[in-house]
Amino acid sequence: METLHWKGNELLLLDQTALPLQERYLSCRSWQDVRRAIAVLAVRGAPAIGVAAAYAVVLAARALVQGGVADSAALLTQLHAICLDLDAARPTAVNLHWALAKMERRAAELQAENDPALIVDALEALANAICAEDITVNRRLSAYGAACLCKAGKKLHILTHCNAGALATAGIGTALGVIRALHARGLVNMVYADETRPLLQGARLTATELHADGIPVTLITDNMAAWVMRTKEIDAVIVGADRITGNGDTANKIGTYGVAILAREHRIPFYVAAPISTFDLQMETGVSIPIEERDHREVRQFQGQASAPADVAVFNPAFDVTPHEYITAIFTEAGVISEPDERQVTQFFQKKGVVL
Ligand SMILES: CSC[C@@H](O)[C@@H](O)C(=O)COP(=O)(O)O
Repeated sequence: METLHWKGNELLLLDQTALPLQERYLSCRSWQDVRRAIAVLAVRGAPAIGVAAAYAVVLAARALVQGGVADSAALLTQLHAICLDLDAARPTAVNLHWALAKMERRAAELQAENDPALIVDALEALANAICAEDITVNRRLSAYGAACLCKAGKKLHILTHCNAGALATAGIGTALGVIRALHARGLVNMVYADETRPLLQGARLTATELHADGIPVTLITDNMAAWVMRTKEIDAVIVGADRITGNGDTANKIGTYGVAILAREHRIPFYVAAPISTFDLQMETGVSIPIEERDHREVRQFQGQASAPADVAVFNPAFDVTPHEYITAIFTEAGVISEPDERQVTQFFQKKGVVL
């Protein structure tokens, strides 16, 4: 199963809303098609959204040039409006913003040439590079994570939440990338996957993905996590991230914060696996992270059938923020940030010379 595939004039997206029942691809031939796919979660997971958005910009730029925009400044102005619209499709995942900003910067670098066709080609090359880089970055951070976790020298019981796997990226995944790297060393005893209400990314995606790869996985409902930690000798929790602020506070799928609290209570290390592009150093703490609220029907209904009164009040935040105090370490492609806080994160970026 390939999460996304660029064909030069269209972006094929594995429709994750249909999994596991159906494996079908959406053909996106316009930036609006991609935006819709991002908004309905046909493509989801912070890194995959970033890659898809980069290709949306290519589709937009090409359509504008084919539609007669012959001036670079006009092209950039119109692309900016489109990028703002794409950015609003999923407000929490900062990788979306990161990829769009990169694309806009590249277009701006070439503005002086006043050759819109050149800008389109350069944007396509950059989108391909963002996609390829995600694959490499997944492998690197997974290797760091596995190296850290294999120190225990035993086969691990791991709990994860949502889907931070191949289906959420262009590569092997982040949290599930670490699990794949551990499995390759024969070090995975069992992965417990939270089903992840309300949209069941854990059940529909993580369980499917791990099962397909022959990695031992046991599906649990979200409310079983505490009991599983108490009775199943969980060695580690590993999750992905949608945005990490300057002090290490981490936004991820709703429910992650609860899992972190449970892990602390049971003295289980809690790890976050995420690429550098998931860091938002402009934000000092998690308090500022915009939390996406989604359609109330996701909670009032279960797979299209009413599961609550049609007019009952609903609160449906798609993400929560885990304060850095709960995080044992963050695995990135540039290395590991242990016990993240403002000092550790700042030192890490300075030491590695990483510029966002
Ligand atoms: C490598 S994916 C990291 C996160 O994006 C993932 O854990 C998550 O919360 C995805 O949420 P989703 O709403 O399915 O896009």
